Amino acid sequence: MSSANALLANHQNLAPSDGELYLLQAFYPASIADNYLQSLLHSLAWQTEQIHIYGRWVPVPRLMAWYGDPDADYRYSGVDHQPLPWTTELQTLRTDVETVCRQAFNSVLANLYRDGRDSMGCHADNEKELGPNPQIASLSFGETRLLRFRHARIRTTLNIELSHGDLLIMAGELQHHWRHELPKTRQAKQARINLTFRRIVSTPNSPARSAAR
Ligand SMILES: O=C(O)CCC(=O)C(=O)O
Ligand SMILES: [Fe+2]
Repeated sequence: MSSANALLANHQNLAPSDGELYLLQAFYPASIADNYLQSLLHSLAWQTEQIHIYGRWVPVPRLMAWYGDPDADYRYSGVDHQPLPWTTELQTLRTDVETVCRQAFNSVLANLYRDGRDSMGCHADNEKELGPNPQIASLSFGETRLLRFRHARIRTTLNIELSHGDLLIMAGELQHHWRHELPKTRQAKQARINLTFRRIVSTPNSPARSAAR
C-alpha cells in the first residue's frame, strides 16, 4: 500500500520491518477534535464488555461500542457482535479516513479509556474476518496515550504516542509480525476515545479473538 497510495507516500513508515505504520499527527486540528471528543463521549452506546478467561467472565478495563454495516458482524472475545447502525458523525469520520486510506471500511470499533487505569492488552488484529493483510485506520481523541508495538520474534518494541486528533494507519503484514497494547499509566487523568475502522471481508466460523486483552 505504501507506494500504491500516493496520499501516504510522503509519510515515513514507522515500522522498522514487517509491516506498515503511518502516523498522521493532528489529522483533525484541536478545535475540530474537541467537538468530536465531546459528541462521541455522549452519543456512542458505550458498554462494559465481558471476556471469558480461564472459565470466568471478567469485565474488560475500558468501555466499548461496535458500529457498522448490518452484515459486518464480528466475533470478539468469544462473543458474536452485531454492529449498531452508523451514526451520522461516525459516517463522516469514516469518509475522511477512507479518503486517506483509499479503502472502504464497513465497521468501526470504538474504545473509551476513562483514565490511565483503563487499558488494552497485547494482541494482533489478525482475525480471519479482516482478511490476510488488513488496513486498519485508528483515530484518537482526548488524552494522549502510548501504543506499544512488540515484534513477535525479534526483541524490538516501538512506542507510539497517540494524541488528540491523530490518525494511525496499520497496514501490510504488520498484524502477522507485531502485537500492540495500550498500557495502563498513572499520567493519564482524562478520557481518551479510539476508533478503529476495519473492513470485515467475511464472517466464517472463525476462532474467538484472543481473550487476554
Ligand atoms: O486504543 C488504541 O489505540 C488501540 C485500539 C486497538 O488496538 C484495537 O481496537 O484493536
Ligand atoms: Fe488492535
